[in-house]
Amino acid sequence: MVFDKQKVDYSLYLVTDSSMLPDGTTLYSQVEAGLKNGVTLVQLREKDCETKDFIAEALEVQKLCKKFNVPLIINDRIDVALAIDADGVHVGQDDIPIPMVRKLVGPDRIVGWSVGFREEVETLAKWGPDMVDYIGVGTLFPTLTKKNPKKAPMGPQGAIKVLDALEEFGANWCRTVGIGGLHPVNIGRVLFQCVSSNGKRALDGICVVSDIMAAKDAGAATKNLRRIIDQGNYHFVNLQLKNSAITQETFKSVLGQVALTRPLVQHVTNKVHQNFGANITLALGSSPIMSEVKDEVHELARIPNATLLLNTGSVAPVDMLKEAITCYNNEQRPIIFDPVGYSATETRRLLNDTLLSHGQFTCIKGNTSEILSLAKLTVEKMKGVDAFVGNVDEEMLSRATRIVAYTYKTVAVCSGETDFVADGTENGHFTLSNGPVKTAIDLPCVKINNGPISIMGDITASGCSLGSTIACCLGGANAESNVFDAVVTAVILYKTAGKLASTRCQGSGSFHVQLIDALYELFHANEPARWTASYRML
Ligand SMILES: Cc1nc(C(=O)O)sc1CCOP(=O)(O)O
Ligand SMILES: C=C1C=NC(C(F)(F)F)=NC1=N
Ligand SMILES: [Mg+2]
Repeated sequence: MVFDKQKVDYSLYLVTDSSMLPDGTTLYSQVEAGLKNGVTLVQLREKDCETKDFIAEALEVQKLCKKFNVPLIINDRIDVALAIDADGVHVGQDDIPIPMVRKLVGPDRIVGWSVGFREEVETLAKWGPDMVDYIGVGTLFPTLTKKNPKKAPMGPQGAIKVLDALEEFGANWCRTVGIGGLHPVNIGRVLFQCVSSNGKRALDGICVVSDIMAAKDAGAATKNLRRIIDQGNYHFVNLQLKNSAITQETFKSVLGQVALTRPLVQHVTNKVHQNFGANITLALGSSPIMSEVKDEVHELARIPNATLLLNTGSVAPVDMLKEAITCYNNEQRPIIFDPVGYSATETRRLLNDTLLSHGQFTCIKGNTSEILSLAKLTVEKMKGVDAFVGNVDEEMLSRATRIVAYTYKTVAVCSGETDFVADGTENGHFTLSNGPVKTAIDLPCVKINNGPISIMGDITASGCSLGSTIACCLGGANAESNVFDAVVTAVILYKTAGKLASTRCQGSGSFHVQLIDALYELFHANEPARWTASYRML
């Protein structure tokens, strides 16, 4: 009797590997430890093993699985699967074609397929619901376990593309597990970020090999993975993620916190912004450090109230940028990402996409063209969808800001004459399978305006320095105030200061100085009742 495939729990899927067993453990001891601590599906995967031995192993593993009522899947070897009456098989793109697999194993057995690309999803959707039951979506992150890797690591954004393809081609029956380099350090972010654009589908589970098979204590490793999956919350900052009503009290407390904590704001930024950003940070009662030294970033991230501003106009090497993201994520300290010129050149797009896949950002701030390209919205595409309904610009920009916030589960800021701030953090909440029903358009979004400040466009680093202002406000925030409030406060403060400075300056040179003075004055006065920028929840 084969396991009822409608009842399979894909949440924690163990794929075996006998080539990485620590001393004192066996394939069976690792599998049993996994089964005892929350593994819900097992795949026996032996790349080079005599068939006779494979059968013997499979029968042993099958006994263990039956004890825990967990289905057993055999990788690649259909003959072995049939010989022992396994619950299913898993094949890769270069293995026996799926229609033949289905013909051999019959309608009731579970059939899994390795998938990494939209075209492969299109194929399985065409075959219909009687063919592929689930797909392994990968390779998510670099891994040494798969010997001849054919696919470059796709990151969470690659997995989202596959989830979107399942929705696009209507393969609603098909379940999904993420695979490739998955460990406690990244499965929270994977489950948090990997949701289809329409909000209808998340991953159904996480698949691991080495995290359990190479663990000295496979039981503890499994328990840890189980705990992260079951808690359904990914906290990438030690601040509150759920937003409250935004009032002047909010602004007062955010600035009060900055004054109290004098946050360290590490700038990794472009040369033009360095000096100005440091002065903006000092004007806002915070402590700037302009360091691009890879070896010290782990120490800086540990300093209380440390916050990272990553502005990819910088020339810091990509491994330093990645290290900075990793360190601040590990310390659960905020990172503000300013993808300067996002996709203006192929080089920039590649760098920015690499960083966006590498870690979790608290805030992504860009100008209108950066946000539109991050949201993959072009005016043509928008015209088709929303042409001439209301103010195309506002509609387009608020939608783009919400899409970026949703895609990267971050607070997104689109800065221009009117600023938009959208909260995609979903309180850090994720669920398997059905995913959060919210889609981008449902996200909270604030519109901020203070009339035209044309001179803002005539100075360098005006956008970059909004990044510094956001970093200061996030740096001071604590578990009472929250991420969205702190970012909105920063944007309103900055727009107010910009307006004030524009009325006092004689030209772009004095505007720079007046902007620093205005921020200094507004910060130390901390009287939001006198701020001139208007804001409203859309
Ligand atoms: C078996 C396998 N398939 C992959 C794919 O991308 O299809 S990656 C992989 C190995 C995953 O091992 P680990 O959890 O140790 O990184
Ligand atoms: C290559 C593979 C890719 N994915 C999966 C699974 F996660 F199980 F779907 N198993 C494999 N053996
Ligand atoms: Mg910019």
